[in-house]
Amino acid sequence: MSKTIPAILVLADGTVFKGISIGASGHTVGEVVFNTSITGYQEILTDPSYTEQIVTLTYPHIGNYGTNSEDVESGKVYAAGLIIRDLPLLESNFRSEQNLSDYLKANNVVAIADIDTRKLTRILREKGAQAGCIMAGEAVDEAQALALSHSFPGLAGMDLAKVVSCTEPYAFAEGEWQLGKGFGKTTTSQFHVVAFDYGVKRNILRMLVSRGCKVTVLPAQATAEQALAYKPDGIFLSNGPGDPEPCDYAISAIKTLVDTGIPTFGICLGHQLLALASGAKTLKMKFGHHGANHPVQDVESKRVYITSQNHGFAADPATLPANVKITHVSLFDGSLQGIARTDKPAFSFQGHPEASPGPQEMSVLFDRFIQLMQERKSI
Ligand SMILES: NC(=O)CC[C@H](N)C(=O)O
Repeated sequence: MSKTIPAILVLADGTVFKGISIGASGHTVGEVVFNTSITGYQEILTDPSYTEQIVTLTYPHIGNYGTNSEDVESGKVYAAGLIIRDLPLLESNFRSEQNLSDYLKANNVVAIADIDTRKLTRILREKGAQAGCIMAGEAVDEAQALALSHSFPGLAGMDLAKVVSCTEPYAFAEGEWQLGKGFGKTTTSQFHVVAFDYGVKRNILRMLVSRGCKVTVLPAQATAEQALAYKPDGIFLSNGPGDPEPCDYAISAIKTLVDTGIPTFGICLGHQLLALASGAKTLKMKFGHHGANHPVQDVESKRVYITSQNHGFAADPATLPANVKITHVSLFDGSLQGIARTDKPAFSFQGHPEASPGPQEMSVLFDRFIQLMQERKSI
């Protein structure tokens, strides 16, 4: 067996965890959050919404099924680092192309294993998400790692959507992945959807394509006029990293677009931006929601859905104007999970109906978006 390389995780509150390096050598700093998903580590690492965040996975065995080139949600790893309990000695899956440790090294991700992730998660739950530093290599230095974690400014006020967004418009034409078939091909498109890329996950775009949408992706800072030039049937507002509040460019474009009456659907950051554009406010949560097993209730039907979640900010229900109704709430903490405008065909969801990873039962929201476009077309 090859020699183990030491690594430490030092939280801003001074807690030190000693473990081993399973990724690149060096150090990384970010907001430490915990995710309770059992599978989907590759989708999590490549989700742009995790920019500037170090993810700890509460499930103890991570890496069991290796990594491959298909299960990615973007073109690279965005998470600032990875913390796990135990990396299995051997990965095993017919789709695996590379083990997790080699994948992390190849993608220059600093990562630590063999630490007590239950203790870490209890600290994050009690004190809230906080900054941390992983240092990996022969010369780990606790004092330096603590100073580095103190240098992290925090996510509040950070406008990251425009940093991770694409720079040029592009067409996305790949459908959902199916076992034995791979990614679906575009057949005929009934609707043209313009999707704002604030850090979009690919499976969202795939689910739109699979439902008969021609998808044009626009940079986060594209204006309403640029979007309208495509004569879209629908506007999609993507997920993305950072604080929604400073994204004034997006908020003003969304205001104009929603007013046109074109059906609009937002997910996660896109949901928070729709809330802001409608006059509500957002807040930073204590430790957020990150996982694939969160119960959310549809307030009208009372039906409970098990959902995928990844957010640290939320729209504040106390600030919703009269033309915004609450459609979904979290059954973990009562926080706001979905809204709909009562005066326009615009709605949004705080969790991840595209799953990836996670349960797929919230995919009904994509069908609702299609239905809104269908209704407007047939007027
Ligand atoms: N997944 C997302 O879109 C996250 C939205 C936002 N960055 C938050 O943390 O709440």
